Amino acid sequence: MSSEPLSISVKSLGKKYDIYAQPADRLKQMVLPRVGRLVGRGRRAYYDEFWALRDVSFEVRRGETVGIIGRNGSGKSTLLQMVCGTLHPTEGTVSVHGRIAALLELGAGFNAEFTGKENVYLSGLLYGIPESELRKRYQSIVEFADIGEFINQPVKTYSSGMYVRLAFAIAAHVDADTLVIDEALSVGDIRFTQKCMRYLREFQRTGTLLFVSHDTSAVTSLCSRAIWLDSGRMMKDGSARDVVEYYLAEQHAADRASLGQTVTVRPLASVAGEATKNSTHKVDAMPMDVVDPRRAVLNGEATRNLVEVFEFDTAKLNNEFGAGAARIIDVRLLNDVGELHQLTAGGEVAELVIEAEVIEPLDAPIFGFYVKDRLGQRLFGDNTYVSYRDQPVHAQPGARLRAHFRFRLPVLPSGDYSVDVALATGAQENHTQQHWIHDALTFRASESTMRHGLVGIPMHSVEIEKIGD
Ligand SMILES: Nc1ncnc2c1ncn2[C@@H]1O[C@H](COP(=O)(O)OP(=O)(O)OP(=O)(O)O)[C@@H](O)[C@H]1O
Repeated sequence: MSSEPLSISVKSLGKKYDIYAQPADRLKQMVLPRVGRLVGRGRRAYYDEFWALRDVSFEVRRGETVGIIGRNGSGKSTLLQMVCGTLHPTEGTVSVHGRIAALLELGAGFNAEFTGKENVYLSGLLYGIPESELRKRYQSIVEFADIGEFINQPVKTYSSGMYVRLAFAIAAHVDADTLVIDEALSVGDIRFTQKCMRYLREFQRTGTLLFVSHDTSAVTSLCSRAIWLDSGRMMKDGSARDVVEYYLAEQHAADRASLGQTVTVRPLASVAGEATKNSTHKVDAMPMDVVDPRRAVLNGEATRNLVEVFEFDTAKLNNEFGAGAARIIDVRLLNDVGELHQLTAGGEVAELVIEAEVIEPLDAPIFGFYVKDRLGQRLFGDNTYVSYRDQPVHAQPGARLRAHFRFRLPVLPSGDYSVDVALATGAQENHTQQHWIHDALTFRASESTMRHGLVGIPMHSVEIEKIGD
């Protein structure tokens, strides 16, 4: 058990709703029992009781990130609302230590008639930040939200994306001890989501995070612990990986059961463990360049993966840093004949080109990149260090340097991706970043045949061997 102080304590929490079959029953319920009491008759209820959440207890310690998972209607939002104090429990207690900031469903928290600016001040004051302090932070909030002139428009004119931008920007500036986030990250575009993920990963070092998502990979990537709710009950509380695996195994079994098939629920981890134990298969050394023999089929009309590549655009860059001895001025993804990749299927050869201009004399530059998923999880990346360690490049101001990385693209599951690029100097273990650009390029993969895992790798061969019969 962690020795950190408690952030959230939930004890035997429950929320009951009275469900009326028709509006008239609500009126009857209000009036008739009183009449009944007056004439000395027993009570009759005109509603059904429905427990959206019942008997839920857990504790969260400072610095923990806890994911809440469960299918639609399982009680996740009800739980979060009670933790945030916007919904009153029917039974049980919630205690929260320190300041809590929440990004719950769209529309909550803002006054629709007020401008973005007015809402910044209103929300800030509600969070207990003095007006003088809000004035100091206002510019930084506006820069984080990055919604341009809309900051001076009433929020009722906002798109859902703008709404989340402003709500997140405020939550990130109120010195919260605990942040509660309900699916908000699914709304923004990739660059904004990446900005939020960078903020959240930093926040996690000291703050407590409660995070609701249907995206189980987001939960395993971000959370150390998860709680699974089903029909308002707590099914499991444990390590995020274990809980997500049980949840997915159960969902899979439920889906199969609805098709009339019986399945034993077993988390994937135990199955994978057994497979490794029993495996005696020897993998031969692979040739360097693997072309998936199924490529023609995978790239056929109906099954083709579509990956749209968005161009490097300096106007869209939202986060860069570095000592400044060189500046990255262009980033391109080319296909195997050197043309700009606008649409890829994955599995083909690509070339990432990073071009920089030298501003001060440069010794031993190292170019590098990372490809990240929507959650900022690094899928793969590389740099030029090892190739140039023994023959470092030197360049004078005014020169241009261009790095080329040729590789076979993996097949990407549907979703948004981005590429960080960087130019550093020094050695791998001790270097200075001269220019780092977050999300220099973005991709969108759609209609992917890849359903599981972070990336699909081109298969050298795929076979079923039949032994005896
Ligand atoms: N005001 C209400 N009156 C009656 N029932 C309600 C009310 N609010 C929520 N419920 C019910 O409570 C249950 C839990 O709802 P909740 O919104 O907490 O689920 P959820 O897990 O957040 O779902 P989702 O993933 O779809 O957002 C649902 O069956 C919902 O219909």
